[in-house]
Amino acid sequence: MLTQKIEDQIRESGIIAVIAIEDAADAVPMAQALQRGGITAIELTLRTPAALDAIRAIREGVPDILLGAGTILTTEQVDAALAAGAQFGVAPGLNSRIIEYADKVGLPFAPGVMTPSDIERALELGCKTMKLFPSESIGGMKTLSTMAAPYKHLGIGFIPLGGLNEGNMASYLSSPLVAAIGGSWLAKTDRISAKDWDGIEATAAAAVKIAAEAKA
Ligand SMILES: O=C[C@H](O)COP(=O)(O)O
Ligand SMILES: CC(=O)C(=O)O
Repeated sequence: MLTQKIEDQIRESGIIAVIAIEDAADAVPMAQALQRGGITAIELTLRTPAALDAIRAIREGVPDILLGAGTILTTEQVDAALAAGAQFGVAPGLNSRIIEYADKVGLPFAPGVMTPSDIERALELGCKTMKLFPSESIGGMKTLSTMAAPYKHLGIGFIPLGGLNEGNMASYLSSPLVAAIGGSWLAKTDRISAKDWDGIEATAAAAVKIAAEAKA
């Protein structure tokens, strides 16, 4: 489960940039570009061999950005993410072994859900903040509103991810059910590899502007 502090920081950020990175040397300039654009939270996915080194580099070089590890699929990855300095962890799905292990070793963690049964399992395991994945494919905010209605009184929050972009993010952020949204469009892997820092900064700034308007 997430700690209250991390949950608050995620809510405050509103947007989590989801990153898959090929070269750890690009991690700090990428995080700085996002930060210049106003992004305050990153999820670095453990999908590439460079991911753990990238987490270490960002924690050292850009310590004031909230940094999570994504695509945590094994308990070994929980340990590795924590050792690299990740402040929280997430996954596309719900694995009770990983939730319990993350709690045991002290990694604030949010599992992924996409059905009412998943939500109930997450609640049973103490997780009130959950990823919603793959959000747009399952009907986006319309599906989330209907699906979350029976659990709203329990104070749950979602981080929708999967298919989000500048065009649909406002529909999510105007809902109190949504703690923050996540997306890879903010810093695509090929743009990072091309070192398009100005482009990443501009995309981040555009998203931050939309988020501010949606929450106003
Ligand atoms: O697998 C999930 C992606 O990393 C995040 O979704 P997205 O690429 O649609 O933003
Ligand atoms: C999709 C997602 O939430 C993850 O890879 O962690």
